[in-house]
Amino acid sequence: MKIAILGAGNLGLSIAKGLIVNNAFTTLFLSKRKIDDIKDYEEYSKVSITSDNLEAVKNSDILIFAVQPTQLEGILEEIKDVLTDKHVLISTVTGFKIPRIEAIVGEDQFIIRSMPNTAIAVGKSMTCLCSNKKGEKRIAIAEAIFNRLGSSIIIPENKMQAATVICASGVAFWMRLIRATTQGAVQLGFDAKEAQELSMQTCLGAASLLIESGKHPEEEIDKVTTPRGCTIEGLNEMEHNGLSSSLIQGIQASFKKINSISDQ
Ligand SMILES: NC(=O)C1=CN([C@@H]2O[C@H](COP(=O)(O)OP(=O)(O)OC[C@H]3O[C@@H](n4cnc5c(N)ncnc54)[C@H](O)[C@@H]3O)[C@@H](O)[C@H]2O)C=CC1
Ligand SMILES: O=C(O)[C@@H]1CCC=N1
Repeated sequence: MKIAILGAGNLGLSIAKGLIVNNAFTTLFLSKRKIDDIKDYEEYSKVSITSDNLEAVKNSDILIFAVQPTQLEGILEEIKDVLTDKHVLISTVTGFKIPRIEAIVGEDQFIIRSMPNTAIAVGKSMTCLCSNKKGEKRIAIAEAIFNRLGSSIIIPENKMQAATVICASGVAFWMRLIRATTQGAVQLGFDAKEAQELSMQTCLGAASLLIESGKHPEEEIDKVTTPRGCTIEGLNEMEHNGLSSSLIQGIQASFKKINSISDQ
């Protein structure tokens, strides 16, 4: 696959890393206005860096847009005249809906919206996908790309904002939980490095138990909570202090914010 990432910032470079590590492309163009800080990527075979979006588009089939919402319109205007029927457009841009993309490049393009997260850099992104009518014929290509770099599901476009909160912002939410449990472990006597290792691996183990068994979290909690034991003591104290409630309220606040700043 000949892939271009237009907007090699935080997410664009995370996608690039995932593609490079998984050897999941034929050629890869990375575009950015100032390319000095991505010069290192030229060391990888078949990776080109450029500040010329048109060069990236003309030499690629799959175009992944990873610019800020305010920058997408300009970039689509810039490249629309060189689009051909070989191109599949994949936007990762938050809140920029498909009809708005179609209004610029035309309905007759394969248009896909994706919501990956930065764990794509290590092949573990949960990515949500949707497409325009024409893009339905190419969504399998997007699934193939994102499934090599984690997992993907197809959702209706009206759930993309919610997907952004849970999957994209979700990485930050989980990081904070890992940081908090690390701080707790330091207080119990582990040094900082050990504490983080214990916290990260326990988090990974808990998620893996659910992924591999398909069980509900409470079923696994029942296996850990000895009657009158320390687990239920800790869990109940956390809940008295609003653990679940605070997470749900945070998700609601994030969703409210995304709806206030995007066009759907
Ligand atoms: N950072 C994240 O975890 C996630 C971000 N997103 C979405 O992905 C998009 C990118 O987010 P970030 O990577 O965090 O932003 P960022 O600001 O780190 O990256 C955007 C990049 O686009 C480049 N750029 C700006 N104008 C350009 C142009 N005309 N041509 C080529 N490159 C240009 C900038 O130099 C910058 O490197 C946003 O729309 C965001 O909402 C979606 C999911 C997760
Ligand atoms: O925080 C944000 O608004 C963007 C969207 C998802 C991740 N970063």
